[in-house]
Amino acid sequence: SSLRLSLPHLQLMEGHCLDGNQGIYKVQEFLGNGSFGNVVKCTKLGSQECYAIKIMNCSRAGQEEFEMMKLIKDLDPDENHLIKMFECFTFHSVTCIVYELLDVSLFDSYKRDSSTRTHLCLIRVIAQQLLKALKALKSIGVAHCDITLDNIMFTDPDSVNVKLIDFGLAVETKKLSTETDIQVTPFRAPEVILGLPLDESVDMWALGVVLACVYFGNYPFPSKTEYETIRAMVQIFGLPEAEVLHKAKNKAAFFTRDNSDWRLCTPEEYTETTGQQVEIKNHVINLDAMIHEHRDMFEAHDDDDHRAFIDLLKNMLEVNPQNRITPIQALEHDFITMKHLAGKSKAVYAGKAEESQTHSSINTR
Ligand SMILES: Nc1ncnc2c1ncn2[C@@H]1O[C@H](COP(=O)(O)OP(=O)(O)OP(=O)(O)O)[C@@H](O)[C@H]1O
Repeated sequence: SSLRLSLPHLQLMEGHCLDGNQGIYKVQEFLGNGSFGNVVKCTKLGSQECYAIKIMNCSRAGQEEFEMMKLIKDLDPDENHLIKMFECFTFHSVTCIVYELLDVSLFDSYKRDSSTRTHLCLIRVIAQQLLKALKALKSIGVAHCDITLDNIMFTDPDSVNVKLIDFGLAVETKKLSTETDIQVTPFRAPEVILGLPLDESVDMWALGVVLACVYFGNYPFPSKTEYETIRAMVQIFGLPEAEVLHKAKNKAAFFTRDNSDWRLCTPEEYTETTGQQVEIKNHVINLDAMIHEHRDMFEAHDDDDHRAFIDLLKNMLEVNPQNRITPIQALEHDFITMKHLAGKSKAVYAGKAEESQTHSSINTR
């Protein structure tokens, strides 16, 4: 797509050059934009190499993203499925961050055909890669805080290799407090909505929502209002434990007590407390029933594999963050290790699962 970027200090068009510290970058095309910046594809003069340069709207946000990238720079970006940064420079007072060029986001890849369900063998590969990313971030005490379908990108069109991008909202876990306003709906964890202490397990919740999306072809929780989200969570997983409700600073908006028993507020009660109107759409998924849709959709199907996936998903979407599965535990889960696919009767399916580690062809019937 053609490019014409107008920032206060910088007018940019295709063919213009950006002077970096490690080379001069020639602008080729516009790749995308977000709330913090515009991303352009560039080639480095004198080489064939292509890069994605994020041109920040605001230098403070640019510095914060750069500082965070420096914090994670010792983590191997390829092993850990994190975007690779090459350099950061200021050009005409605008902060530019040079990243590796990636292909499409999970969001754009699913937008093409929203009815698409993804085969479990592909979901496994994506899940394993992103769990490695979460494990690496947790090991250095960093929470991404903005895991969405947009912020996960495939590295190239021919293989299943994803990377986590956009560390603009990432924080050191120790700096997260109950009041920190993080994550976007519909990826926001219940502890953020309910006002509970926060840590990096917010990312595990968001990853659970991402995997649920690619499995169902839709968001698992409605999110027009936070009430709808909490209501769906209660319908799927039951009322949060008393211990969770006890600590939740924002519980009064969502829950009330009849005698000594907690219950979900009615939509009318929620509107009365918050002033927000609620529209109940009743779009609540039944995790266990999804197995039938997948069974009809793909030739290669294994019920045990589905049960393993749903079990992992329920552990990732555990409402109480203290009981939520950790990245290390999730990487040891049967769905990832494929322990449940051992044995002769599973050999054909297990073979397809192995194949999908390198090819993306299993998505088609
Ligand atoms: N490395 C990359 N390679 C190719 N395209 C990219 C790359 N990084 C980002 N993009 C594209 O640019 C878009 C915006 O990037 P990014 O999410 O980093 O910006 P942002 O301003 O922080 O966005 P947000 O509003 O989601 O916080 C992405 O959705 C993607 O389409």
